Amino acid sequence: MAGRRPGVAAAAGGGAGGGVRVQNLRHRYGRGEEVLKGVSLTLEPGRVHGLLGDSGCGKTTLLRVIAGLERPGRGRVLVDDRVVDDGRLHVPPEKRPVGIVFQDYGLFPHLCVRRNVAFGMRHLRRRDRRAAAEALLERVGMGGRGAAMPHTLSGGQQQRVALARALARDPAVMLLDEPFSGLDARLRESVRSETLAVLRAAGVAVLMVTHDPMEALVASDTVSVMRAGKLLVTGDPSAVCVCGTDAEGHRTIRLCAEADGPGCDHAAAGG
Ligand SMILES: Nc1ncnc2c1ncn2[C@@H]1O[C@H](COP(=O)(O)OP(=O)(O)OP(=O)(O)O)[C@@H](O)[C@H]1O
Repeated sequence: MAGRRPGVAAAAGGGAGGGVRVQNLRHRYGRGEEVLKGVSLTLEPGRVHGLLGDSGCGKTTLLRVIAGLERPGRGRVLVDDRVVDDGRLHVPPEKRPVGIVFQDYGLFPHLCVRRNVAFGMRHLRRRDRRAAAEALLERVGMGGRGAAMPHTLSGGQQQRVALARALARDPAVMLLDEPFSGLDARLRESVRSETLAVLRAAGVAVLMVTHDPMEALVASDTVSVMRAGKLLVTGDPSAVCVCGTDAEGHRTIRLCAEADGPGCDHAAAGG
């Protein structure tokens, strides 16, 4: 199914996707320090790429650049096989097939669930939006809840509506910035696996930021670790182990070959 987005296309009228290629990306805010220092990354359709890293290392900035919310100083970004940034060209966010879901979901509090989802459907005729929104809500397990107001929903339900709204634009790419961190542990696992199943089945390329190494390792097809604006390692989760704690007590992860040695407990996600 990778490379195609049949479910989303059926619901919202779109086509096939080619993932993301980020090449030697550099970015700074104003005259500040460089935040991205030559990041290169590939996101494949239908696959989940987990992104780990300390607070402030540049994860959200990378997502914002891919979404078009920041214009990079240098480097190239291709989305769905099309150049969207190359130093001169900058395609604005609303013209990129990119969905983004943040930790706080960002639903419009004054609009019902259906209208929240239909908001991104300007490419459809007005009379078709209601049915398309209902179809997407069905897809994320929120069928029949279109009339509900956001404040009457649980965190997990709001997360699903936020996902449906991001899918309404028929994205080739979905950027998830810690979208599950507001949920309690039990709900978090089920909502995460349902969400990623929907995205994988639809052939969407996913970049998922998380602070939780085990979440990244268990839920991702590929994992990258970022530090101070650079990607340290990128690899298959089965080749990555959780092998200790840093000075602040956070679990640390590395590629297994590098960590092999005394003190490494090889708590690899793949077994
Ligand atoms: N709009 C902005 N203007 C100036 N500096 C910014 C802006 N946004 C982020 N920064 C700085 O850029 C650096 C990277 O921030 P970013 O939000 O990308 O990190 P992060 O890895 O997502 O952090 P966290 O895990 O805490 O969310 C930080 O030093 C931050 O202070």
